[in-house]
Amino acid sequence: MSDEQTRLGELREEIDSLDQRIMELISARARCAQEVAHVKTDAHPEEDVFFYRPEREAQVLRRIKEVNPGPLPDEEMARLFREIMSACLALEKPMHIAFLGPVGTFTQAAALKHFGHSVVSVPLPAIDAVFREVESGAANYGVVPVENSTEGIINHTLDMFITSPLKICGEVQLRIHHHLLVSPEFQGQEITRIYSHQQSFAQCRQWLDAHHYGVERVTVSSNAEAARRASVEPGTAAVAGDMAAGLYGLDTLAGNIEDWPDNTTRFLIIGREDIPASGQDKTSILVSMKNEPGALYQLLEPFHRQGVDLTRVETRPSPSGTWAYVFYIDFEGHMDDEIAGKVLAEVEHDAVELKRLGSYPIGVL
Ligand SMILES: C=C(O[C@@H]1C=C(C(=O)O)C=C[C@H]1O)C(=O)O
Repeated sequence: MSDEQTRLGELREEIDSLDQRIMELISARARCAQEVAHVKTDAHPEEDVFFYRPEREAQVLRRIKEVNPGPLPDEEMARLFREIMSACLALEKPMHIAFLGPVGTFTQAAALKHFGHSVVSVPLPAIDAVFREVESGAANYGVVPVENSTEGIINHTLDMFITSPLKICGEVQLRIHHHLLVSPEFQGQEITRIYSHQQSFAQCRQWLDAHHYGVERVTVSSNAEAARRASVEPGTAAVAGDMAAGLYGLDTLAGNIEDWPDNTTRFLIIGREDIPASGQDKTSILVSMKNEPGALYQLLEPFHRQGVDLTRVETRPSPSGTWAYVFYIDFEGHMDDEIAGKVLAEVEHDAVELKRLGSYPIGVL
């Protein structure tokens, strides 16, 4: 045997024995999580106890990133632990997560990034259908897109909160990479039509103008639908992401064609309960003010005075006409924090209406 082969043999033996230990440790961890579930059930025998604790999971993932010794990057290590927690939790009962479908969309990728792969993910055809599924209790949580760094806010999601009783329980950001995809069957044929979702076309406009100027662009309901059509129609291509490409077996003609390299979409996790503080949280509120000069100033002044960081302020026209403006505000901190509590009390005093949409851990992954 050569020196190389001897050394490789030794290393593989070491890997096998490490894998054995990792497996034993993961199993011990899973038993611990099961025990947590039993403790909770024993303490509240009359209730339908819910085991998922988003604030605790955020703390676990943050800690993993802090103490990770390398060489794996922090993100990668956290992703592995995300899956371990997901599998441990599913031992009790896999959660049902509704998302804006169909299967293969970026929203599904966001749902799996946030909850891990051991959940049942349920595709629904529209944002309001995702809200209804969670409101009715058919799904534990829902995942909907709320803003894209290139294209801005998704108004339909924000407007749902005006009437929905649901809470925001979390957020997740996803780097969005688009590719020009074709079926391997039709590779080499001239492309006469490109399918995509309107948002994705907007995020790749300059690239498409530069490389496929004049080719017909047909807007469809999702990237996954675009990929499906490109998989069956000769002479067509789709602009979509990895999940849709994998789902329909498409080849990448050109990768990462988004105009802005840091193209990111933020998604919200919607649910029915309030989330306790995790230590690094964000709060979302919806406020309506009287239509009078200085209303926005009056609304924002307490945040400034108390030194609370605003992360987003959006203005929407009132749907009912009775509210002159509706402001969506995100700020850092949990609504149970003393300072946030003070600010909210002041805002409530001046506002026509204040709706607390939720406090939730700042996205970790
Ligand atoms: C184990 C618990 O329950 C669940 C499982 C967790 C885990 O595997 O680390 C973390 C939070 C909960 O979603 C807990 O409450 O600590």
